[in-house]
Amino acid sequence: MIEVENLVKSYGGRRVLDGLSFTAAPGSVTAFLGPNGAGKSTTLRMVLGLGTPDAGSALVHGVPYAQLRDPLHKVGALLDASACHPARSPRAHLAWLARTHRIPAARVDEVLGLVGLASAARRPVRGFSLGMRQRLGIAVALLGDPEVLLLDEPMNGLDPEGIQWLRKLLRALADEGRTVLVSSHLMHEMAVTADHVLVIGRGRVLADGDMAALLTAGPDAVRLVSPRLDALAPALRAEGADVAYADEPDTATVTGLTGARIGDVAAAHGWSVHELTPVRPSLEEAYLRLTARAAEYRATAPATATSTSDDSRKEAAHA
Ligand SMILES: Nc1ncnc2c1ncn2[C@@H]1O[C@H](COP(=O)(O)OP(=O)(O)OP(=O)(O)O)[C@@H](O)[C@H]1O
Repeated sequence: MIEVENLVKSYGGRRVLDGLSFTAAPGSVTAFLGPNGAGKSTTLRMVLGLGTPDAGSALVHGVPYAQLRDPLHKVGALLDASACHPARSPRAHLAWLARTHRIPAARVDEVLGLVGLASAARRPVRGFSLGMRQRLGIAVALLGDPEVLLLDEPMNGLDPEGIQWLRKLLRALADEGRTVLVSSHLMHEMAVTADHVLVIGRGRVLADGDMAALLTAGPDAVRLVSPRLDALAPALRAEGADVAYADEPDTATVTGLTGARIGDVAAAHGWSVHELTPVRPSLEEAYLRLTARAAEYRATAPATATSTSDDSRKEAAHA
């Protein structure tokens, strides 16, 4: 269990954490999401006692990290995948950690196998790819068989097989009753891996709850494909629907009316409909909605991208 209560932290007079409170519970994978600079890594560092909050508390198993006995057995963390001396091999690095934390040597080979690094166990880390470094970082986190795992962007650099492996591992760890808190920018991955979601922006909680509930909280939308879309769109709007043209021809996303009602309106005019599909809101859409005003760093859209994403221009072109 991780309990963060009213955490406040400023750097150089700038408030990075602004009264952050949340709980990450055992048996769950909690996705920790937020724009660049939102304060995710800072929060994880505070939980791990790697910084002192200006106010508030961050507890693991009910106590601050510094007060944990045998911390490596209680909390496993991946903060920085390059935190290993480049001349060391994964085996040497893990063996040194094991020796200094009274962990049996056999566990080293066990975790090397678990993260898929057995064949590279004796090679110096300096020649490792980012994905291999991530795997080593995950091995370090798992070494003490901890009940709580904090992983900062663990999917970075992993190949598709590695991402799939990690997804299964995180689920299995949570299913064993462990607390798993994972920061990531990979929305699709988090949507299929996590059962709890915590979104922060500018050091404050924007959303904290069940993943499935967040995904069904958005407006019900229907994907509509019709060769008579230009006639159908105003008819649907007259019924109170919102019709947004998509990039594909004859295609729009309709909110505010059920698929059945859209079909009835089209049928009443004798207009054919080629597709009517309910659209499940994606985590990415929910996330972008939540963080629309909280993103600190956002690129300006290039002129061409702006013109293709402008619905009104598209509609004018269709008219
Ligand atoms: N030691 C520090 N000194 C000064 N500023 C810091 C320090 N650590 C973090 N910050 C600032 O705090 C803010 C939050 O950073 P943090 O790394 O926690 O964000 P994040 O949500 O993890 O972002 P990202 O998704 O980009 O990794 C940033 O503006 C960062 O520059």
